[in-house]
Amino acid sequence: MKKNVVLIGMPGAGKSTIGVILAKMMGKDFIDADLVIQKEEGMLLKDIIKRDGPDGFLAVENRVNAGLNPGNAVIATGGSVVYGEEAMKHLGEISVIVYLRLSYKAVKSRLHDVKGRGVVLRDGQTLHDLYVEREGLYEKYADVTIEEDGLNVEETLEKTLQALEMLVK
Ligand SMILES: Nc1ncnc2c1ncn2[C@@H]1O[C@H](COP(=O)(O)OP(=O)(O)O)[C@@H](O)[C@H]1O
Ligand SMILES: O=C(O)C1=C[C@@H](OP(=O)(O)O)[C@@H](O)[C@H](O)C1
Ligand SMILES: [Mg+2]
Repeated sequence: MKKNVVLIGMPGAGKSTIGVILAKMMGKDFIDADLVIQKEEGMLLKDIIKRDGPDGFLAVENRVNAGLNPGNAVIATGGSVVYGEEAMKHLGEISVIVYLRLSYKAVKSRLHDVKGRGVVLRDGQTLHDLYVEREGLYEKYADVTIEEDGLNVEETLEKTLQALEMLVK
């Protein structure tokens, strides 16, 4: 049985918030892939996006995530990791992938400053366009989907723990 858990989903879905508590509750290490990227590149995500453009950032994110090799961890990815084929293939091999799913309405109400947060949005692309574009990718890679609408952090954690009980060591 696999030991790692990877969280995917839209920005604001709670991958980082849920991930660290989940790791604590499951006795695992916690890795926030965004922080690994920032450390390796020596700058903030939004500055990498400014420097390299959306495609350049996605290439960095793909490379960093494809190189993660924890033994027993919860990994919170960035929302755009699903564009990285090598990263997703690798993460799928070493972990159970959990999609924290929120409706578009809920995502929008959680994200007040999309640009400041460093979300990979192309010129002219709206948050709704992004949601529609990514929905199918999150579904494609998910081993487990957690419907999060209407749940608070504790309820989401409980639901995720239950779903993982039979799937993760
Ligand atoms: N059920 C929930 N699960 C996770 N986060 C929630 C929930 N309800 C509200 N939040 C809030 O949503 C935000 C999620 O942000 P964050 O963890 O940074 O998401 P991500 O890493 O997926 O971009 C936090 O401010 C968190 O307090
Ligand atoms: O969805 C996105 O385009 C992004 C989400 C961010 O992570 P969170 O999903 O943790 O907010 C971060 O990886 C980067 O700024 C791009
Ligand atoms: Mg995060």
